Amino acid sequence: MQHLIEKASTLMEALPYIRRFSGKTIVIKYGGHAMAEEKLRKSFALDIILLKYIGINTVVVHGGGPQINETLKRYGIVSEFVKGMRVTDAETMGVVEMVLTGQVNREVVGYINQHGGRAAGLSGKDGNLLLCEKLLQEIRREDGGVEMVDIGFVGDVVEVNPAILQTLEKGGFIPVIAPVGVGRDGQSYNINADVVAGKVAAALGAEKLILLTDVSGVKNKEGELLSSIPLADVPELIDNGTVTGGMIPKVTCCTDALAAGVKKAHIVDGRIEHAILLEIFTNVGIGTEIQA
Ligand SMILES: Nc1ncnc2c1ncn2[C@@H]1O[C@H](COP(=O)(O)OP(=O)(O)O)[C@@H](O)[C@H]1O
Ligand SMILES: CC(=O)N[C@@H](CCC(=O)OP(=O)(O)O)C(=O)O
Repeated sequence: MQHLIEKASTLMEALPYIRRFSGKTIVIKYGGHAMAEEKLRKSFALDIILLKYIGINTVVVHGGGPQINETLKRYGIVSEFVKGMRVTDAETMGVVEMVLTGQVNREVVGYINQHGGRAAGLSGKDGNLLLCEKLLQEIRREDGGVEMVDIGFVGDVVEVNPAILQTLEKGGFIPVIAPVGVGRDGQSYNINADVVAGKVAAALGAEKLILLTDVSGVKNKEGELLSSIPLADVPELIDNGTVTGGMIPKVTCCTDALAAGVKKAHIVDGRIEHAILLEIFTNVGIGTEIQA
């Protein structure tokens, strides 16, 4: 009996959040590391299905960095990263597109549908969802100057055409987006999945952007979790080396999304089962919120 009462009170706690988010859009980025274990894949799929079921327009963007690394290694291709972005030559681009659209996207759609959802996979090429130009990465030199570095076929998203997402939503489908974009000349571009999630959230006027990753959130230099970071503090955290590597595109895409009108942006530990439900429907704050 006590058990049932506890369950009922948990449901009651969720009610105001269900009311608040029903009919609204939530964009969730599912990082390549958060797909590592079967129990996490299952809890992710069930959370996404529940959100859709209660009327939240749920959009998934997936990563796949570790999966790309594994395949590049098999081909004997070495890749490096500049400020969290993979340097992508033509050969690497071929592998990136194959792994993201041909493997990881199919797997994520598979997990959701296998557990009873209706997911439909696409990439930024479908319906020209993510139109790109080549990204030039800004690097600060030791003398304090700034240099723009060409890192290959990495896309700077210049236009988002969300019509295809709206069509899928009308049909009751959950869109699952692979982070590959297209240039006006048809060239494929590799885009960091966090960046895609931020751009899509902004284009859809999302209520929330959630980035699931493999750490508890953004940490300070002492390794302590920062539960909230004011938007204005983000550049300093990058400049002073507190936030490095793959965390840079995460915090910057959150700030860009908030500046573009997304209401809330969170970086959350994808290694916790049902991290999405805990973040959306409970008073327990998990991870880091970047605050507008
Ligand atoms: N200040 C920081 N706080 C937490 N993690 C950080 C920080 N700076 C860099 N990182 C690194 O960023 C990583 C997350 O980025 P990434 O590996 O690209 O994740 P994902 O595959 O989920 O996109 C963490 O595992 C951690 O090594
Ligand atoms: C330009 C760039 O870096 N693209 C990423 C795309 C995949 C990704 O972002 O995957 P995670 O979210 O799992 O890290 C890459 O090539 O790894």
